[in-house]
Amino acid sequence: MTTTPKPLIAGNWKMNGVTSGLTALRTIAEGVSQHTDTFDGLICLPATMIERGTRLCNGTALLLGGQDCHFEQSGAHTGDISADMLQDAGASYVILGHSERRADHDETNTDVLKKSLAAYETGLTAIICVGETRAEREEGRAMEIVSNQLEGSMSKDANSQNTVIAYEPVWAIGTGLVPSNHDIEAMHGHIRQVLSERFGVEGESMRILYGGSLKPSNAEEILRTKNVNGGLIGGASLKSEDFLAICAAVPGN
Ligand SMILES: O=C(CO)COP(=O)(O)O
Repeated sequence: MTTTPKPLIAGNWKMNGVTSGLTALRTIAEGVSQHTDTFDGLICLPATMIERGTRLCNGTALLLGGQDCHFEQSGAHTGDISADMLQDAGASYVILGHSERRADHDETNTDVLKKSLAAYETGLTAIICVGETRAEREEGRAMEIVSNQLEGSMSKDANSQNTVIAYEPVWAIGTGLVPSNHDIEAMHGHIRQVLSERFGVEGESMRILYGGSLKPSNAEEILRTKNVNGGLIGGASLKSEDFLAICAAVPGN
């Protein structure tokens, strides 16, 4: 029997948070801890902040994650961070294949798949990001692009416990633009179908997050869209009041 997944409200702090971040993190952790029955709360921190974040959030329900990992657990890879290292610092999730990493570091679907295997080996849950560019949407290829990314970035070992999918249209990230509700529903329905065909019952209960200019003013409508099982939030996750307002918009909260 398929169960509707518990929503996940996840923040991606990207390369931010050093100055005022830890105060905001504690406020977020306390806010999230009041609603553990309706959703899971997660903040994916810069790797250097995870250990301090772990100490600061001790005793709260807030989960912490990283934003990338290497596909190997150790070795001669100057400057890289492994899944084992993230877990050692207190992370339980890792974002993989974010469009900024695909663009800035030429990450391919194969790279993302290999990284997901490292995450699974360590016991981290991978948040695998997919999404089309503006040009691809205008050409009518958004679904085809996302299907290819899912096919190439996900290993056969993915299941509803170790993997979350985040649909983040590249043109909606940091721009204030969001797809229409109709388009979000259509894409999430498409992703659900792809996941169900490949992973069966596991694919039916895998969480699919929406990301891209998600904010308090649009959260309620987006979060109650069919097959939207939470959000991946950039800019608005840096401010505790905005992140908690998005959390408050989770259906049933
Ligand atoms: O990239 C994102 C989350 O991973 C979304 O960023 P924004 O919420 O700032 O648009």
